Amino acid sequence: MAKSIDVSDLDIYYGDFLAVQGVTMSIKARAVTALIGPSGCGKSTFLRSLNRMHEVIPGARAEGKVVVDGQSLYDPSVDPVAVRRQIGMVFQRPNPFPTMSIYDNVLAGNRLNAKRMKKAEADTIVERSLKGANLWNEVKDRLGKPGMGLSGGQQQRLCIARAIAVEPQVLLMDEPCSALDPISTSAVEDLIHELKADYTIVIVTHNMQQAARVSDDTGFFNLKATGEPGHLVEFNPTKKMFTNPDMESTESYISGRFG
Ligand SMILES: Nc1ncnc2c1ncn2[C@@H]1O[C@H](COP(=O)(O)OP(=O)(O)OP(=O)(O)O)[C@@H](O)[C@H]1O
Repeated sequence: MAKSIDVSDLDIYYGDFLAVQGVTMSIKARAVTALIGPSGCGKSTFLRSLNRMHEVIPGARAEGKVVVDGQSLYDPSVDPVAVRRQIGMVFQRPNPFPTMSIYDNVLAGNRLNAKRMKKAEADTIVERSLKGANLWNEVKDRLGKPGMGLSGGQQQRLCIARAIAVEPQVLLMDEPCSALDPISTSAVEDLIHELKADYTIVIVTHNMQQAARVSDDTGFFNLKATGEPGHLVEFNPTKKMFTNPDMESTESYISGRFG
């Protein structure tokens, strides 16, 4: 299931505006890669380019290569909708479908993909995905109740269950804990740790301690100057990044001197 991602010379534009320039990075399968850096340096833009999600914004495009397990995502023959199916995304704010039950929320992606599903098959997917998201025990007796009735942390785990229900190869997470309290954050971090056994995970976070806790590798993005595009300053194993980074600006950022 888990796939590696090789990014080379990726430039990402919004219309004429070059937001991110020249990113080259090898993202390992079955590992967590954290993306850190000051606001506006292009972390979310880069993350969304990994499943062609940024293209939903009119005029947005990418030039360069993103190769997932040998398949080039930006090849003209590749369907961006199929890419988004294989590479799931979890957003900053938990976004369960408000009118759907917990059960139907988990299955929302599967139902888009497959026309008909037998009840037994649907039940199996719901149970497996909620167990995978560490939520099953908390909700198994109220699967028919609205997803919106859960706490923020439970809603975020429900969104993770929805993302893994379609068995994606990669999970992209854009600040998945920023709207959560410390206990829910800790539950989601534990979950990320467990999920990396099966998935390739890329997470954007503003929380340095979180990056240090959950990730194997870290990429530090920055702007050369105001108005300049964001770029990847350093990409290294997280341990090295937080103890002995190669670049002075990484050291300044992680020690809180700017950003
Ligand atoms: N939809 C958009 N249209 C035009 N420009 C955009 C759009 N989204 C982001 N940008 C610009 O692209 C650059 C990178 O933004 P992005 O949101 O990727 O940064 P970020 O590092 O994720 O920031 P933050 O940490 O604040 O979320 C910024 O200059 C931003 O203004």
